[in-house]
Amino acid sequence: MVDIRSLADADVADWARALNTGFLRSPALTEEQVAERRSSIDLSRTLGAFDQGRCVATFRSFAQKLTAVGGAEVAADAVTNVTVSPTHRRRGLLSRMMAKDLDAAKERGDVVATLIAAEYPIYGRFGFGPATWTTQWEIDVPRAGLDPRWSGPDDGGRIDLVDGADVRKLGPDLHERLRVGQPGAVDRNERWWKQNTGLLQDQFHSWSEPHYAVYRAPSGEVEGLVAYEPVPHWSDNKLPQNTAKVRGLDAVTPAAERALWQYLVSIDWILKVRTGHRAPDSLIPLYLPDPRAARVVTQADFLWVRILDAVRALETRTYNGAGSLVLEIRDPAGYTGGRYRLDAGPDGAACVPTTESAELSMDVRELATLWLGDESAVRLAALGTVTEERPGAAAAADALLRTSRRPWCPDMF
Ligand SMILES: CC(=O)SCCNC(=O)CCNC(=O)[C@H](O)C(C)(C)COP(=O)(O)OP(=O)(O)OC[C@H]1O[C@@H](n2cnc3c(N)ncnc32)[C@H](O)[C@@H]1OP(=O)(O)O
Repeated sequence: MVDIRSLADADVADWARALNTGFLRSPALTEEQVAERRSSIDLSRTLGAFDQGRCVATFRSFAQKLTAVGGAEVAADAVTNVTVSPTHRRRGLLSRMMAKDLDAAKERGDVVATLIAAEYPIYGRFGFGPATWTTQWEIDVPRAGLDPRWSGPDDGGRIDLVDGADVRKLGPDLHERLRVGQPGAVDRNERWWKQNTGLLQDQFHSWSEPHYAVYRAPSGEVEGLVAYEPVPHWSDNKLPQNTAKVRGLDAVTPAAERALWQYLVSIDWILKVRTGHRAPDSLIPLYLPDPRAARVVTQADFLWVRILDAVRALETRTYNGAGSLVLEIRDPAGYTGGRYRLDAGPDGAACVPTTESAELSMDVRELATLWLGDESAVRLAALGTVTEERPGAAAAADALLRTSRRPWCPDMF
């Protein structure tokens, strides 16, 4: 029997080797790399599967804050580093590790679990549903039609270049402002800022210092930050054909967002801008006089959510107007199934178990997909994954749950 347990210090090297094996990276690790890994994980929330003393599967979770619709946050169990060695696949190891971790999360009182799925088909069976999507565009700069004489924002604000040390000072406060206003966003810790400014490097990602620029509002306050990497290329006849790859752009006002994208498509020698993963309803194409110059190159599910406590999840978010809904939630794993009456109004929402007839019934997966406001119950009813027990209930659910802007998670984890 393969033993699944949390790690002791002495297991970390073996666990890290198994993690690399599962992610098809070199299994060789130096002592420094193992020590670095040790410093970044909570052993009590790091699981390994051991067969004859050798680690053959990995799983880790950590505490995360996830922004719900309306700006309140819920406690999330963030799942990452999931691998099963190719010698041990499809024997139920992931299922066992997931059950152990979700049991502990439920016990702790976490409202949801979250993850970024490597492949779409893996996590639905564990009650996770895709809750945010992501889009990447490639902008053909010469076709965009922007005035080539542009030289900075015309709203009294300015763009300034800054360095990594400035980013570590300015970035965390800016990101906190972004996070509380962006349903689907998650918190970043100090380690995130060190890793994303080159102060902490690992063996897998080669680091080169990007260019950083900030947008300052007319008041002088920093309202946006972009990190971008120019990829050099010149044609045979000496025409510049460089690409700017955006590593991240955090903006807390529409003015900052517009000014930073305009800046990126105005840099001399840059013919293409790769936007990185943005909200699927980003205004990027519409900033351009010719929106067709922005071509979608990636469109995919991003943050997956597993609701562990339907009552707290539904009471934490806000709703459009007032209304009520009786939901039947199926949860074969037993964490949060049941029938609930949701009463939502301008002063908050109450969600209580009920014996009234259900109006809409669904698996807990679909609840996750609807909860952050991105998906439509009418669409899921047409798909057959949500059942209308009362005609019109799906449209009523949409009127309450959907949001005018789509949720978005800017970060991989
Ligand atoms: C949050 C993250 O870390 S995402 C990274 C996930 N890791 C990877 O993709 C690395 C490469 N893949 C792997 O390591 C493994 O294949 C894993 C972790 C995805 C799956 O581990 P396993 O131990 O094989 O899964 P397990 O045996 O518990 O499978 C449970 C069920 O899911 C199915 N399943 C598992 N993986 C997949 C997959 N990639 N695609 C489709 N179905 C899958 C199994 O067939 C099984 O179905 P069944 O219950 O109908 O029999």
